[in-house]
Amino acid sequence: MARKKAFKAESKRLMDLMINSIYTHKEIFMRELISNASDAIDKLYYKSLSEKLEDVDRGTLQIDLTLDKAQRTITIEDNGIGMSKEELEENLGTIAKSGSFDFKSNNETDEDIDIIGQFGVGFYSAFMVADKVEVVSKQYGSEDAYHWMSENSDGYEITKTQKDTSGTIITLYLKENTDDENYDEYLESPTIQRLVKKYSDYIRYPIKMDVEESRKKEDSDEYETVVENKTLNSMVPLWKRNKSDITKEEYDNFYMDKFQDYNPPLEVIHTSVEGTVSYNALLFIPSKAPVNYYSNDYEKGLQLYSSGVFIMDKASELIPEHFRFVRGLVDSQDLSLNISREMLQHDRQLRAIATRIEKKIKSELLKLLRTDREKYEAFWNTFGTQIKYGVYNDFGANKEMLQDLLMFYSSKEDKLVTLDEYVSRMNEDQKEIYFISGDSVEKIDKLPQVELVKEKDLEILYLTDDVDEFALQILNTYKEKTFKNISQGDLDLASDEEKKKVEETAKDNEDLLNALKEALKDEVSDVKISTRLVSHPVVLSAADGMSFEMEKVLAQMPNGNPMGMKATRILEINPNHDLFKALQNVYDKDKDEIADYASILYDQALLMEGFQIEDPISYADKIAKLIVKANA
Ligand SMILES: Nc1ncnc2c1ncn2[C@@H]1O[C@H](COP(=O)(O)OP(=O)(O)OP(=O)(O)O)[C@@H](O)[C@H]1O
Repeated sequence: MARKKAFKAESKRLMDLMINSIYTHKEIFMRELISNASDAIDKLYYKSLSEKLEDVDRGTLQIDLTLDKAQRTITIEDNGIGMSKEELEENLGTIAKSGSFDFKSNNETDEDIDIIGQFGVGFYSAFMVADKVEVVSKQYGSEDAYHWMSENSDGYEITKTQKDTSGTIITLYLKENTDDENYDEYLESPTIQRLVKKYSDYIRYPIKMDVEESRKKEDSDEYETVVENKTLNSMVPLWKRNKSDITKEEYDNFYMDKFQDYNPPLEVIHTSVEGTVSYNALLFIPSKAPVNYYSNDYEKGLQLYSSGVFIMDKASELIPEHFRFVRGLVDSQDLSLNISREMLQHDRQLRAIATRIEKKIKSELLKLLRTDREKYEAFWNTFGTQIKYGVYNDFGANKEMLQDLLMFYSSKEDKLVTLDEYVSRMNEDQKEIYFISGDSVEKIDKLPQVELVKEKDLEILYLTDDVDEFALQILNTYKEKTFKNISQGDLDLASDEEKKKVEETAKDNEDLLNALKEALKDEVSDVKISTRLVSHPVVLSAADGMSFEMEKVLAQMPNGNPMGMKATRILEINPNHDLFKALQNVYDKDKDEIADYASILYDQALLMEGFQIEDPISYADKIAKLIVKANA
């Protein structure tokens, strides 16, 4: 007797979720199991072609469904590659081979819908409708067959068994009906026929089932019931069908099934190319980023088919890094069946396809931007960061390809805008594209630097992503306009008259400014009269070169900022603010006091910039001292 084995902890949790699922789309178990069966047949067929196996006949590869009302079972049988004992154990006793299923970080949420949606639970979905599942499998080329069985998620058993041919038979013992759930419906032939049509119509092997039909007897008016072994699916791959005949629901179901996403795709790109290299491609832009998208676990790539024969999953050469979120497949008659992963990189045809696919994705995204702004913004909010990294990476090698896809928040429009929109609105004498960075749009909008530029009716791009400034720096120019950080360097927005006035003020207050400079000599490179401020008393600006935002991003890097690179700090004082007069008074009365004021103002400017202050206690003490003095 086989020893009962426990499921791995995560698998057990998932199984419990499945068994107790209130998930409304329980019927998807059918598409999951059929999809596994089809994958297993794909694997065998591919092996037979690449290894020239004589005993595999394409014509006999199929999936058989059997319904048994008396036993309350559904059986799904395939004559694919089958599983060895180890594979049964590995594949059905464990989930998360990909590592994407991190229960530790997700065990606070008991929203099974999310879990089912996020992880594409495959085989385990059987437990949504069945409380006992049996799998009998024989691996192609092996003499031995094995029986796997699990009841109520209470571990599983594997025993040796007999099976003539290679492949897998999965038997589901349906749960008892409840007040809310009628599991018997899955024993009804019309239900299963409907589910196959709905979810698995494109599967390229026949899905067969005995179907009872009422037929008129020959030479008589009487009817008789006959049983016919019918193929339930049309078997035409979706990507080979005419675009105009395919419904949104068909695309959605296909995507959700094949790419294990609970959400329908945001956009479908279906293209067929004839010429020096011919191919069909069916590409999807997901509406949500997969949970592991920004981790090393996420593998980019498209499925590759050669004349309808599945060759490999996730051929990464077909998709550039900046579009790594795109899922889908490519089917080409110009590719050799024997193409290996190693050869992919060097295959000329494949490279030609990849180049065209990249262009196609870009043009479809631009089209979306033109025709459905809301959808494009949804895309941008999900994958915009990826595009911005794309601009920045490889020293800007792809910046031209990607620059028109970029969006940033606009101070003027209160929404995301493209660089092209910004530039087309610039007035003639505006030479630069203004931007400023910060944690959020709301915070940026309150920054002192923003006020004057807005008052001059100039548009500012608000950058909130770490990568933003780096991307703009690499971009350098857009339509011959350079980018200008409004909290950095000289803004050059003042009139000659204003400039003259500032020069005079600086001259008249030379001693005061020098005293402030002396007090802050270890912190700032300069203290100067500002031309950048309207209603705020002080601001910290950076000299040209590294900005504050870049300094902050560098400091967050895993290896920190070993060179200690910092933006050059300049403290700017608003000459039109009462504070300036107060400083003049303090300086006139008691020159020694100015150092404390300088330090407070510098700390305040740091806080506004989002920096930590070095000695908060001393800062607080100095403020307290001032309050006491003012009220003494
Ligand atoms: N009918 C089958 N024949 C052969 N192997 C199978 C069969 N069903 C499942 N397997 C194996 O078990 C593994 C796990 O299946 P499961 O459906 O849980 O996940 P998956 O198919 O890998 O991922 P997903 O369903 O998320 O695509 C499969 O990868 C496959 O190797």
